[in-house]
Amino acid sequence: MTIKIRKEDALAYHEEGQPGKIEVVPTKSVSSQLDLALAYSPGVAEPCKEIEADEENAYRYTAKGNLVGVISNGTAVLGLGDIGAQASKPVMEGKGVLFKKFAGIDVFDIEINEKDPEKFIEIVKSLEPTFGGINLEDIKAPESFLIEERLKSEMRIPVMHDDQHGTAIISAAALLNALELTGKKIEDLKIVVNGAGAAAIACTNIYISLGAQKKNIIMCDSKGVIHKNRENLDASKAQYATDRHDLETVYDAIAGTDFFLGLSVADILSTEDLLKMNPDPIVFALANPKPEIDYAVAMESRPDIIMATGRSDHPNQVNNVLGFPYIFRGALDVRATAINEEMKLAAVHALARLAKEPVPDFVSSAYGEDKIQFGRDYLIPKPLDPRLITAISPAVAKAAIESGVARKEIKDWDAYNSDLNLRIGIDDKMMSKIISRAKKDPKRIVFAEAHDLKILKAAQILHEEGIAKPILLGNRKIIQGLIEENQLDLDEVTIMDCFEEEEKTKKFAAHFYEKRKRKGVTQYEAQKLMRERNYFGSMLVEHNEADALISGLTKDYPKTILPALQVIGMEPRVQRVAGMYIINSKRGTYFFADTTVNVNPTAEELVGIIGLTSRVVRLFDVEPRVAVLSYSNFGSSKGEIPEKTRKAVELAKQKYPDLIIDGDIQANVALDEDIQRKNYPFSALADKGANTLIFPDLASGNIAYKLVMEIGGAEAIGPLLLGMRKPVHILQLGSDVRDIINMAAIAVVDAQLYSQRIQDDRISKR
Ligand SMILES: NC(=O)C1=CN([C@@H]2O[C@H](COP(=O)(O)OP(=O)(O)OC[C@H]3O[C@@H](n4cnc5c(N)ncnc54)[C@H](OP(=O)(O)O)[C@@H]3O)[C@@H](O)[C@H]2O)C=CC1
Ligand SMILES: CC(=O)C(=O)O
Ligand SMILES: [Mg+2]
Repeated sequence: MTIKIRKEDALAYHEEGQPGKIEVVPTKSVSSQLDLALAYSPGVAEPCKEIEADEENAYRYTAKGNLVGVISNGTAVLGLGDIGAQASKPVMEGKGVLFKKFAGIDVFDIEINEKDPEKFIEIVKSLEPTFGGINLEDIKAPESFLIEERLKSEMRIPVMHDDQHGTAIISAAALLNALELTGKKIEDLKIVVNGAGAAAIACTNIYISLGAQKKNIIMCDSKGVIHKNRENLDASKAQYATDRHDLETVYDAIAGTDFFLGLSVADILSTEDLLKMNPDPIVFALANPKPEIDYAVAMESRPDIIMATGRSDHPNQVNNVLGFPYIFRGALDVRATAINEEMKLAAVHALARLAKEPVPDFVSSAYGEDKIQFGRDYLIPKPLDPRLITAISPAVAKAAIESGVARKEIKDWDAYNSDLNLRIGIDDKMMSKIISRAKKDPKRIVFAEAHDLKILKAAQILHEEGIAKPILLGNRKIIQGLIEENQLDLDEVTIMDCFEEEEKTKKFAAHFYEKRKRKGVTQYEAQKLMRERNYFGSMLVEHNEADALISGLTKDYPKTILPALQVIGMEPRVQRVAGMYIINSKRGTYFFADTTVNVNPTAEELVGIIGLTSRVVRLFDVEPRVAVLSYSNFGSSKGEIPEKTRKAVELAKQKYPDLIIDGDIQANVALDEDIQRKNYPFSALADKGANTLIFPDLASGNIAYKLVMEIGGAEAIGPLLLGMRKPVHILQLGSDVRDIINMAAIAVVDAQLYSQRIQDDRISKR
């Protein structure tokens, strides 16, 4: 699926909130006088002395072992060229984000105002005490070769110039798989390389080590084909210079070749050039951000082409993001002194192998595809594939051990694999899974507050990414004004204005009057209410003209929920609706309920909340372990809340005999199985602490989730409204665009499940 990236969105992404993309977060508590004395003077002197006695102790007492320096002088930033160290910072911060997100590695990005290679080498060398590894980035050739070689030989931590070797590894994996698909042999491959810089030379070197023949390679730079007799040829280019004087430019050289590798600049080739290539041509146009030939143009040029670019918005993204996080992860974990050829080739083969394994559904749908499988459009794994870390890092770590550059052994590889999975966190995966599930069958979501810019921005993303089919309800003029003013692309999204929908409002008013005429509603009032967006939106869902309603961004909760309750109502046999938050914290994922609706539920009502909540938790493929919270543990105090929660647990155990549930219990005890094993070994949660927390009343639930967000830094997704007859979800006042997208994805999944339930009911009634 192609995603359009607008300049203003890219700038806003970087500017909003705290500018930039990264921050430093302490890993130890610094809250008390004692903490301060340990973290800083005088306590900090102790690890200093240990490290002075043995430098290896730096790995024990500091962040060094998990810290990589992403270092650039800004001389070859993407394909933008020499834009300077300062301007390169967004790219380097971006690399930092990817290191962290994909491999749990921390990064300091360092942009150095120094073009002189010798001085640059001295500066980087002097940083050795800080880092466990150095990722050189966007430094132009030929200086980058000298810089990398010298730093590799003069530093004792792994150094890798990512534009060289990251790119070489990924493109080699893609090439091996493209050869397998076309039946071509690397030894016979006629190759033209456009670009003779850091990336191009390193890629060509690795192809040679995989069997490609120098005699079959023509390399071009900005001056055209590199000939042997060219003056002032540096060594890196000289090794690939040719004496084919009949070829002047890349346009001559491309004729009769099997493989074009572009690591140069945008828009070099045209259809005509591709038509000159041999059957089943392999074209890797890898210049960023724009490739040497536009993807669509290349694909249209001939049906037998295998095409890759460096971009994430086309199939076959050959980009070093598939490599550097995992290569450094493997190298750091065995404390490797280098990233050597063996480790690089291990990464190539691990990547190539992974592409041939079945792709999990949630990876396919993350890219808006039904099914992704090995083939011309899927040569290498996708960057969002969470299996990359366990495929590449152990392969790299093993190669480091076998080739003798590791200073630390890994003995239990299964445990290592589990650690790697933990590093990338299950939390984001939960939301990715929901989004993937939504994309499989996007539903119509009516937004009752489309006059709000945040809703429009979210709707654009939901539509573009195929997560939902938004219906924007509101004043058409205002909505269109906002769309124009903010240059949003919502041409294909339905806008609906209740004031223009005479027939619908009549129909809905009649329906509403019938429903509530004995509850004091007159025909006139019904007609008037249907001009209100929350009523009209609820009616769209009730009449199957939309699959779910989202509202609440601009009105408080009770005002938003009332129309939905009056129009749609609750599920049969449900006495009370309830609100649940999914809490993503550093410790893991938790479910909190009721956080939004029931002020002081009775024990019986708590049982209802427990039933609704545990059903939804299971929908997220999580087995609920329910704690009914109190300020007491198993009868340790008397009082309304301990007694109510205890009774609720008793009743819930009878009603749901298979449910893992206990209480009354305090929050910290519920979450800590060790405390329970020691003090309350009979607890149903003593084996594994709770993941689903049921609060005794609205005040405690609401206060708790706000505190974990504000103080604990957790992310709260929700509130999911539980127990409605049809999908309705109420946003928190002032939610941001990401919250709205998450909520819409949940609403889509909810709507999918609703239609499944309806189908099942129909079948069982037949
Ligand atoms: N997809 C990916 O993962 C990656 C992509 N890249 C992309 O590769 C490109 C090069 O990066 P990098 O090697 O680091 O940069 P370098 O500055 O080291 O090299 C750039 C090379 O491109 C050549 N070049 C410039 N203009 C032309 C032209 N019109 N025709 C042929 N060659 C030309 C230069 O020629 P000369 O030597 O004559 O100056 C030089 O050899 C960038 O677009 C970058 O974004 C880089 C790394 C990873
Ligand atoms: C991807 C990358 O590192 C580059 O284009 O420079
Ligand atoms: Mg780069």
